[in-house]
Amino acid sequence: MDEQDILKELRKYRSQDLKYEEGYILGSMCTKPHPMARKISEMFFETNLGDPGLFKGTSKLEKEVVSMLGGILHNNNAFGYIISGGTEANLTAMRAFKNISKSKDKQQNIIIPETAHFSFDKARDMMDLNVVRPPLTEYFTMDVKFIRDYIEDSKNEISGIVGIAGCTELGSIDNIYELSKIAVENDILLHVDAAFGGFVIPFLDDKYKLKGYNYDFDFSLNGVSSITIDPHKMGLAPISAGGILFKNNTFKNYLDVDAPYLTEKQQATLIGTRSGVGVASTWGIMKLLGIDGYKKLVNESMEKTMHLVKKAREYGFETAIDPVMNIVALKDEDKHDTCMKLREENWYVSVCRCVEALRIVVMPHLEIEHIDGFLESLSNTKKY
Ligand SMILES: CC1=C(O)/C(=C\N=C/Cc2ccc(O)cc2)C(COP(=O)(O)O)=CN1
Repeated sequence: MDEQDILKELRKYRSQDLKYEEGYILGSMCTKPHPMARKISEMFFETNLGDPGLFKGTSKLEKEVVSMLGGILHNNNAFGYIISGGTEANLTAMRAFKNISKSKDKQQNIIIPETAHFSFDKARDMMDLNVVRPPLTEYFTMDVKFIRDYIEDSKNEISGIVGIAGCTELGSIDNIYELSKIAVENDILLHVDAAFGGFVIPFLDDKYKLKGYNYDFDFSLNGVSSITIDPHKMGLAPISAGGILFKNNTFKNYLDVDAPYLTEKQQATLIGTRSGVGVASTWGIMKLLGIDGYKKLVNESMEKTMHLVKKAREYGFETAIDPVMNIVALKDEDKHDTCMKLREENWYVSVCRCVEALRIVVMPHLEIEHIDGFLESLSNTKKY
């Protein structure tokens, strides 16, 4: 086969993929990347941040992106990496937690909510973490009183807590403000998984914020040690672009391993060879959109979210919780059956694990007509 034949063959495979703009992808936390990313991908496609001494410009971009994200998260001293995704970011945070706990002869006992992404199950397996799961409130957030009492009981030694700022299933936000106070009072590391919420909460208009719900989640809270924030979700960067930020660069000591044959003598990231496309795309898209651009994106998504909820209620459906961000859980006792029926009409929603509900993530690729078409199909699945 020559190149033309190969490209022709590849088009056949690609044609079998769903396209975001068709509006059938309702359960994804990724979306169509900003079009500028094509040109940036072309420019940076051969770069390798695994050997940063060879790609000094791309390596500078990574440091600038970390600083830009640190600015959004109220920390001008932030240290970290733009890596393969939220999974690698969470694994990295848990690796730092394990190494820090060991250096202090502390047990690796860590509080992680039931609502946490399954990347923490991988972390538990890989790093032998002893995980404590607190009860959840009616808002699917961790019971802070339980945590405080548990930690104050001297027979329990907890050295870390994970809080979620925009959980995968429902978008709920743990009470990071209270967790931060507990972390400071007890010298405990607090990792915040804002893989999805990190590019939503900072840009969310007050009018979409629920009364009595605390949206504080970032380094403005003294007890926060690290944050996962993924550009390849609501940041519009192409895959792969996850982010792990630490409070400062002292955490690097707990991640570095000797890398004798590289241009730099140590390497901290889990993945060795890694493209600079995600870094450069994130840098470019953040510069292009700016704070106002992300505010527009998030609040347009929230408008569509409110439309979905209003229209769903007109059809007689109810939400499991009031949307905290652009994620909607529609109560459905037959969620798996409904999901399959919708799949027959090419609608790709997902189901919640922690509640009997369908899960819709209102990403920028969804338009009002897609939402209306989906709800009509959903209503029809309930008619017979
Ligand atoms: C709070 C949190 C998450 O919601 C999350 C992923 N979430 C959703 C990943 C996803 C993306 C597209 C899609 O079609 C389906 C699923 C991860 C892992 O992020 P990842 O490794 O980049 O997938 C961590 N934390």
